[in-house]
Amino acid sequence: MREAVDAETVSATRQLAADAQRVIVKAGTNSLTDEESNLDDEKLDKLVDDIEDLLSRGKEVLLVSSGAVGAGIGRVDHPTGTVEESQALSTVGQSHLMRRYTESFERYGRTVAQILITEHDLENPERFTNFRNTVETLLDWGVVPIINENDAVATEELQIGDNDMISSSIAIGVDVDLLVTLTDVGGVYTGNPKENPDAERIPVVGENYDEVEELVSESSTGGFGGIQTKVSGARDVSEHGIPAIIARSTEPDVLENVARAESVGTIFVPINGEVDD
Ligand SMILES: Nc1ncnc2c1ncn2[C@@H]1O[C@H](COP(=O)(O)OP(=O)(O)O)[C@@H](O)[C@H]1O
Ligand SMILES: N[C@@H](CCC(=O)OP(=O)(O)O)C(=O)O
Repeated sequence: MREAVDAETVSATRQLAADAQRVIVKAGTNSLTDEESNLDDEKLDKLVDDIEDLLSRGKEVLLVSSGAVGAGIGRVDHPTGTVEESQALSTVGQSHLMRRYTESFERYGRTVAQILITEHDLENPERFTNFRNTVETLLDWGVVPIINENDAVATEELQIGDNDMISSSIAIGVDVDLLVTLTDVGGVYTGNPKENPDAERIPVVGENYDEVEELVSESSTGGFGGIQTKVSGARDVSEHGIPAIIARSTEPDVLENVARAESVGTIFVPINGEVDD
């Protein structure tokens, strides 16, 4: 694989990520549920602890959280056979998920807000402006916006895994400084690390993007969208001059390590010379 970028650019990008004032953290289903697909309180509290680390540094955080369907499976004894069933499960799980986020952030005296959106809302300029105004007001108030797709009225995401794409569209539209996508593997690998023990982590994506894209396109999609939608979302963001990181949610102090400019997961270098040394 060709060299991603020179070492100086990598360390400048890590510093850019560390200095980010407004951050989107996207957490996938696997980072919030256990093996039986129930909401995992320990994982959720750990995610909130990590986000609190960023908030206590004075940063603004928007959380894009999946897990509504997963949390629903644990509440209703019903399978996810059809899209309609997944939609219904998501409506049960979403309120449970928000209850747990509310309790978990309360440990730090933080208030949270729920925003459910669809791809159509993001594509429609008037609706997107309304969305952005709401987010800006919440951030001004010090409230943590927690965003998920409104699965009851939109099914695209349940079929293709679009919380990855939704978080990248929001990152670009509300001028965030960093996108961190948390999942259950330590970044982007040369193959599916759950199936191939020889798969190696790709620490930096830059000039090597086409090769990385080709490698992940051969990987199985796993959950909703798998690694492909994360790589594609991170690429879109980096094309807007914003660094993006894909990392393992269970890594100890994962967001603190990002804020300390350490090497975490896979970092996507911003394109168009936006990195200043
Ligand atoms: N090349 C790869 N690098 C990293 N992960 C991969 C790769 N190929 C497939 N995967 C799979 O993608 C999964 C992450 O996608 P997904 O299941 O949708 O997670 P999430 O619930 O966090 O959105 C990992 O668990 C991993 O097994
Ligand atoms: N909106 C769905 C999540 C769909 C999705 O994008 O899931 P994931 O790939 O685990 O981030 C839910 O909350 O269950």
